[in-house]
Amino acid sequence: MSVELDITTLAITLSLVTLSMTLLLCMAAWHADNQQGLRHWALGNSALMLGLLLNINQDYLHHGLSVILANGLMAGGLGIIWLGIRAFKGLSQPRAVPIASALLMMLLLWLLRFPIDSLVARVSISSLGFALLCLLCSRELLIKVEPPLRGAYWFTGILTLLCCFGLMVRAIASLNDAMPAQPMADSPLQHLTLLAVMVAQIGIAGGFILMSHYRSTLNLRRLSERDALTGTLNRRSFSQQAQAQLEHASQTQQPITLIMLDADHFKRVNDQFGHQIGDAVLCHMVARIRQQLRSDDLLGRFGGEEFTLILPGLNTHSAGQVAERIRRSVGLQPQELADHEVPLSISLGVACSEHHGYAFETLLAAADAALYRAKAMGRNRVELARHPSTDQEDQMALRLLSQFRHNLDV
Ligand SMILES: Nc1nc2c(ncn2[C@@H]2O[C@H](COP(=O)(O)OP(=O)(O)OP(=O)(O)O)[C@@H](O)[C@H]2O)c(=O)[nH]1
Repeated sequence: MSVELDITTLAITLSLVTLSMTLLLCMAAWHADNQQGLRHWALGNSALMLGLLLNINQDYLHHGLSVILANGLMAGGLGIIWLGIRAFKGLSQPRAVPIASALLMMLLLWLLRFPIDSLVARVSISSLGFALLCLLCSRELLIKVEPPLRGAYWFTGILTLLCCFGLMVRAIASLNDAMPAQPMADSPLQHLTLLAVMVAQIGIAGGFILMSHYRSTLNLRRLSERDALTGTLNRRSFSQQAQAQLEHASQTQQPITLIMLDADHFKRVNDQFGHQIGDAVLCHMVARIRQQLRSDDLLGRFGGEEFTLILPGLNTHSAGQVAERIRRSVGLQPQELADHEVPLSISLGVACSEHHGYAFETLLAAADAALYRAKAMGRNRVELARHPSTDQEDQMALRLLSQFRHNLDV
């Protein structure tokens, strides 16, 4: 079976494909309020589409001017797409790049249209310029990308590289006279180039939407897992992740420690400095705690000014030392916030799997009891959870002592 391809039909199909991809990107950008990149891609694609349309209908303007403007628009469009990728990655966006690409392309094509007038040079130079811009985009998409989005980046990057390759072939072929002498004339290579660009065009637009979809999903997951104020895990995801860590530690018979900590007299901070400063104090406190943690430790907000930690691999002795370091780092010097010096101390209860096993609820109860003891014994201290039998005996006396101290504080 032989397939007859006609260059004009292919070029019109390519413009229609670009138009639908542009609409798709515009609609996606419309809904992505603060999604960096999508708007650039929609804008870049629009410029590409206009450029293509102008290139097909070269007789609408004075012939030479249409070609110059069409290629300028396409170069600028690719530059804007490159900016979008950088915006999506949170990198700086030098706006001079799309402007310079468009101007340089127009200047070169003007030189090759009027003073020199060489179609071969025009096709080669424009193809080479577009190929370089595609290479810039694929470089940005393929290197230094965040692991959860890597698949979507690479998918888009490889298609962009394909586009770059197609354009390079076009540039070389036109130099070797493999391309027809007329811009819109039929040749197998013209057909192949246009088909490849069309397929890549659909894939690249899909890839951008995929990247933005991955990013939104990731943001949503992060929002559902994190406490909005401090950025620590919220209670539900802390419990889930802690239980997974405990299960793993139990299987490998490694020690693991749970710490509960609570800011001392935090009500006074709020009363004296206001709720906003209170919020800032909590964030500073979390930052200081984080400085003492390793990458696989978990930190969660259990509620109010109470936080929980999971320290895998630490026995009671080492966890006690870490807890002491955390206590000292938080209380070391008053936090300076909005011209206020806010003194803060914390109390910590430490429970290790050595004495309390690997069940989350049991460890939590043991750490909570130890924290309770730290509060009752004057606050700003670390208490290790006692062996379950001893602990129960102490509870009643501590409750009385704590109530007595609380009455004195009030
Ligand atoms: N600013 C601010 N305050 C909070 C937040 N969550 C809880 N609090 C406050 O934390 C205070 C906790 O008070 P209490 O439970 O009496 O404890 P405390 O004053 O720290 O006393 P001890 O824990 O016994 O040392 C309350 O005043 C809460 O309003 C928060 O997100 N931001």
